[in-house]
Amino acid sequence: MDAPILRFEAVAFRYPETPADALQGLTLEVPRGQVTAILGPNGAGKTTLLRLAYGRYLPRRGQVWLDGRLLTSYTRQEIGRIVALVPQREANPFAYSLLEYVLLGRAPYLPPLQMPTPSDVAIAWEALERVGLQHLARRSVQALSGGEYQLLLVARALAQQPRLLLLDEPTSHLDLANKKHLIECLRGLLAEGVTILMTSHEPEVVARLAQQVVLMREGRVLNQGSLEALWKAEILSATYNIPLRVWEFDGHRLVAWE
Ligand SMILES: Nc1ncnc2c1ncn2[C@@H]1O[C@H](COP(=O)(O)OP(=O)(O)OP(=O)(O)O)[C@@H](O)[C@H]1O
Repeated sequence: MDAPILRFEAVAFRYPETPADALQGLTLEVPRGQVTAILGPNGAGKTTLLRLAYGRYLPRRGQVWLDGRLLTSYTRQEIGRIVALVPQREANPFAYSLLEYVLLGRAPYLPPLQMPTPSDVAIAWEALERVGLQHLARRSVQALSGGEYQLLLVARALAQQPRLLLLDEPTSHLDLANKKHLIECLRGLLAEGVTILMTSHEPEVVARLAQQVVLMREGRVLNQGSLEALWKAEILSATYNIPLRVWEFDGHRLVAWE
């Protein structure tokens, strides 16, 4: 079997001026060519894990491996050509058009101060089309709804042409039609060989998309395995510390609290 594209080895991380570690000796492997979903209660450390996977922060103990090499051995530009992050939210002080904003995803491929080429523009257009925002390409990013903004962040990540796509709650602002559209878009990327690591608070999205599940709590991995193995009432209930029911209806896996 292929080596994992991403590996966390006993990683501990603490935010400055906080009394406790947000990640507490966390070990995790992300297999290539699959969707891995991280679930867990608020504050479990899911976003922090994604930030370390992108090299935004460094662990205070342990190591992060990307594609068989220590993450610290890559330049920022090299990381940007392999990994793209779709954050939960992002402050945006400039009135870029959507097309200009998505073009920022091409930065890891451009020499310093060089303008994007026509091929970069074509890649940015295709990314906008894939998420269904091409009709808003000239609009200011400051004039978007929450859901449109979320799709824009996905488009910018797609313009990076990553091999590993990190998504932090990517469907939290989307209506049902856009959820379906994004799930189909992510399945398309998977078919192209992109590995996806996402966090989510939406069991129905995870059950439709993920093959692997990571269950987190208090900065640790409680359990990692296939969706089949972990999608059980007792396991999910222990993760969220609330009695949950799991059942199948019409081929769909549903989760609800009692
Ligand atoms: N910039 C920061 N400075 C200090 N502490 C932080 C910072 N960001 C997050 N934390 C803390 O680190 C812990 C993990 O936060 P994180 O955002 O990774 O959790 P999460 O699992 O993604 O939560 P959620 O489901 O609510 O998005 C929490 O206790 C949080 O309060």
